[in-house]
Amino acid sequence: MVYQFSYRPISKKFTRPVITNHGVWEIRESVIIRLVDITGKVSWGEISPIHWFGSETLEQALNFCSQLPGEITPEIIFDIPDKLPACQFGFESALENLLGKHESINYQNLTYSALLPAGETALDQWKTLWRQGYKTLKWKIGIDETSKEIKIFNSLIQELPKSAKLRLDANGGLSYASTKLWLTTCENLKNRIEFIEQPLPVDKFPEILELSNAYNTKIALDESVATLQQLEDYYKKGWEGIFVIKPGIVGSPSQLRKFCHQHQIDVVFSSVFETAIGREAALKLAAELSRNNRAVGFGINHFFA
Ligand SMILES: O=C(O)CCC(=O)C1=CC=C[C@@H](O)[C@@H]1C(=O)O
Ligand SMILES: [Mg+2]
Repeated sequence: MVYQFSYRPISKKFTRPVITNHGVWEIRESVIIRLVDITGKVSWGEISPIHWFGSETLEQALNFCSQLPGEITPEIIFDIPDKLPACQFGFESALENLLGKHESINYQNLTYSALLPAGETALDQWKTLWRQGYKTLKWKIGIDETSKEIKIFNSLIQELPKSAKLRLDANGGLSYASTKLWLTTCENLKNRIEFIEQPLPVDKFPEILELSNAYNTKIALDESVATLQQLEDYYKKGWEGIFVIKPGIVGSPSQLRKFCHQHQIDVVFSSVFETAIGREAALKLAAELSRNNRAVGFGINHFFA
């Protein structure tokens, strides 16, 4: 089989910049690819790298696309190297759509988590999201001083309905001491705090493992397991906590399905702030592979108010 291939870079400004320990992210740049089969059927895919998470850069993705011929085959798609995980996702999703594979997967019953703005603004925003029906909210920490963030957190916990679940995502921005402080702060809040995401940097796994065994609040790895190779590596290292999977940058969907069907791991699916094209492909994977019914981190649309 041969498919007509074309692509174009897009960039979209976030309604509100995404502020994390990695910095301030204002514009989402991606590559939209198009495949057309011999019957004229058209299918779209999205390549949305996050290089500071360990995927390829946008430039590497564009270079890969630019060296492809105008007609490509499934062999070319399945030969995309592991160092281009966002390309693997974009091309394989487009091919699956074209072949009508996994079309029947119903992702209408997923529950969603919404991202609160970082800092004090969270105190103003949570009510709007609660009214929109979100019962799980994620708040970025590790940006300001821990004492300041815990002060805001205590107000947030006071105000939030008891049935709300809160996720705290540090993007690797905490120290060992501040991670312990956060875990101690959350200790008696039972399951109101669903997990603390990537508290320490990727190179601090022994400390993360030690802390995950010392406190009740669960820890989720995100940046540590951004690609399929890292996912497999941490599974082999014995990680029994939560794995955050960002389908848009983890790599090949077929390889991800194989891994998740082989191993009973506790997963949370997470957005890479993709457009509707990548989002649909990612949500289908989330619906197919989510086992613990954890809310998927694809809540609010970050491009429109
Ligand atoms: O997972 C979610 O709830 C929403 C997506 C999200 O938080 C992120 C997407 C992409 C990069 C990061 O800024 C951030 C994360 O660290 O999980
Ligand atoms: Mg994260």
